[in-house]
Amino acid sequence: MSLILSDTYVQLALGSLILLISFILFRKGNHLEEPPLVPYKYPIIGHTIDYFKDNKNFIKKCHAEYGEIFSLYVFGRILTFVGKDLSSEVFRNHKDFNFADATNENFPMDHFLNRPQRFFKLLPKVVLINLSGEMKFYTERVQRQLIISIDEIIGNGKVLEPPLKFVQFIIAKPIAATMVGEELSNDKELVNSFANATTDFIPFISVPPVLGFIHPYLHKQLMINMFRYLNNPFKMHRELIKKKITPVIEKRLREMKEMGDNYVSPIDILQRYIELLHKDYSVDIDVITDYMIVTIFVSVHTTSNHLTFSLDELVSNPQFYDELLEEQEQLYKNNENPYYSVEQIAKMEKLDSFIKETMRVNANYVSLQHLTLSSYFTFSNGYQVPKGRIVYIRTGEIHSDEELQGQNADEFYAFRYLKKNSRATRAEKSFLSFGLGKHMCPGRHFAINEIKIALHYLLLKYNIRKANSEKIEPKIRGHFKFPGDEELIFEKRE
Ligand code: HEM
Repeated sequence: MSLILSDTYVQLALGSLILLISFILFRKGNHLEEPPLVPYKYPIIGHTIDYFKDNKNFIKKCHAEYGEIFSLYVFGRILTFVGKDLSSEVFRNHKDFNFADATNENFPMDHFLNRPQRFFKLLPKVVLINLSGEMKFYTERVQRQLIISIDEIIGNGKVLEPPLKFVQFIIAKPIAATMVGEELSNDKELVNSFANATTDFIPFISVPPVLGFIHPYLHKQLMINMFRYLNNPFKMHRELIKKKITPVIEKRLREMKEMGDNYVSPIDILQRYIELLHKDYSVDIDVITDYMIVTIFVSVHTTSNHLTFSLDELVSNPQFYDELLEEQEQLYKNNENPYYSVEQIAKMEKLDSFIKETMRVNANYVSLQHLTLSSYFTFSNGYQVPKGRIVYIRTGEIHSDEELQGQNADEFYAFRYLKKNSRATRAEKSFLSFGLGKHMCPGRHFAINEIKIALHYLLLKYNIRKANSEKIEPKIRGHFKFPGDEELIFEKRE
C-alpha cells in the first residue's frame, strides 16, 4: 500500500480528487442568497485589474449597475462591498464582523511578532482609558515636544519634500513622550525608530497578493516568511526600542517593589503596560516591546498622514487660510499660560472643521474591511454573506453623498462642520475615517488634538505655501490614498 501511495502520479490524482470533492461540497453547502457577483471576463484574474487600475470609478460603476451590495473577485478572493444603507449593519454587529481580523488576513502583525492571534487585546482599552481618557495629563507635554520638534525639523524655514517624511519626525517626538515619557523622548535614536518603524513596514504591505490567485493562505504565509527571514529594518527598530526601554522598565519595577503604595507612577503608556502585565514585579520585556511596537504602528503613521493631508489642503485651498490663521492668532493672544489647556484646544473650532473636512475628502474610496465571523450573516435587504467573507465599506461614496454631507459634497469646504455639533472625533455614520461602533478608533481624541496643536503652531510660525498653482492631489495606489510628494514651503513669519 505504502508503495502505491509513494507513487507521485497516484498522489497527484488523490490530491486532485480531494480538491474536486471539496469544491463540489463547498458549492453544494452554500445555499446562501449571496449579493450579485459582478460578471468578469477573465477567469482567475476576475476584477483584479479594473479594481486596482481605477478603483474609484470602477466601484462607482458597479454601484450604479448592481446597487447597494455587490461582490467582486479580486486576487483570487470574493470581496463584498456595501455603501451607506448597509454599512451601519457591519459596524453594529461586531460579533458577526471584525475589522482587526480582516486586516490580519493581509497584514498578520501578530504572526510577524510570533504571537498568537488577538494577543494585543489590552491595547484598545489602554488607549481609550489611559490616553484619550487622560488627555489633560498629556496636552502640555505634547505641545512642549511639538514646539521642540517643529523647531528641530523646520527651524527658521525649510522646503519639505516629500513632506510626509518630515512630518513623521515632527509627530513621532510628542507620541514618544506620551508612550515612554519625556526623558526617553529626547533620545534621537528612539524617536527615529518611532518615526520610521511603520514606514519600514510598507514594502511588506505593498507586496501584491498574487499568490492569492491560488489561495489567500499562501500570500499570508509568504508575508510571514518574508518578514521573519528577509533582512528587515523593522526588526532593527524593534531591537533598538527594546534596548532603550529595558533599563527604564527594570528601574521602575525595582522602585515599585521597594516603595509599594508610596510609589508615584510616571504618567505614560509604558507604565500602564508595566502595571497591567507584571507579576510580582517581574515582566516579559519582549511582550512590553511588542505592545509598544503595535501602539506605534497604529498611531504614528495614521497621525502623520492626516497632518500631511491637512497641510496639502491648507495650501491647495488658500481661500480659507486667513480665517484659520486668525482663529489661531486670537487664541494665542488670549492665552495667559505657556501652554493651552484641553478646553482651549477645543475652542479651535475652525481648525477642527478644517481637519475633519480634510479627512472626509482624503478617505480611501473603499476601506474598513471586516471579516465575517459567524457561519453567515443576513443583511436587512435579505442578501447573505458566508463566514470568512471580507466585507468592505464604500467610504468614499459615503463621504461624498450629498444627502449625508450637504451641498457641494464633491468640493473642499473647510467650514462644513462649523457650528453643527459635529466635531472631528464624533461618532457619525456619515464620517468613517475613524471607523464606527464598538471598535471605533479609541485614539482619535489624542490624534485630533495632536494634529490641531501641530497646525496651530505651524500656522503661527510660518507662511506655508506650495511651489506652483496646481492643487496637491493625493497619490492613489489601488484603493489607498497617500499624501502627495510635492514640496511644501515653510517661510518664517516676522
Ligand atoms: C488620524 C489618526 C488616526 C486614524 C485616521 C485612525 C483610524 C482608525 C481606524 C479606521 C480604526 C478601525 C476602527 C474600526 O474597526 O471601526 C482604528 C482603530 C484603532 N486605533 Fe486608530 N486612528 C488614528 C490614530 C490613532 C492613535 C493616535 C491611536 C493610539 C495611540 C490609535 C489607536 C487605535 C486602536 C488601538 C485601534 C483598534 C481599536 C479596536 O480594535 O477596538 N489610533 N483607528
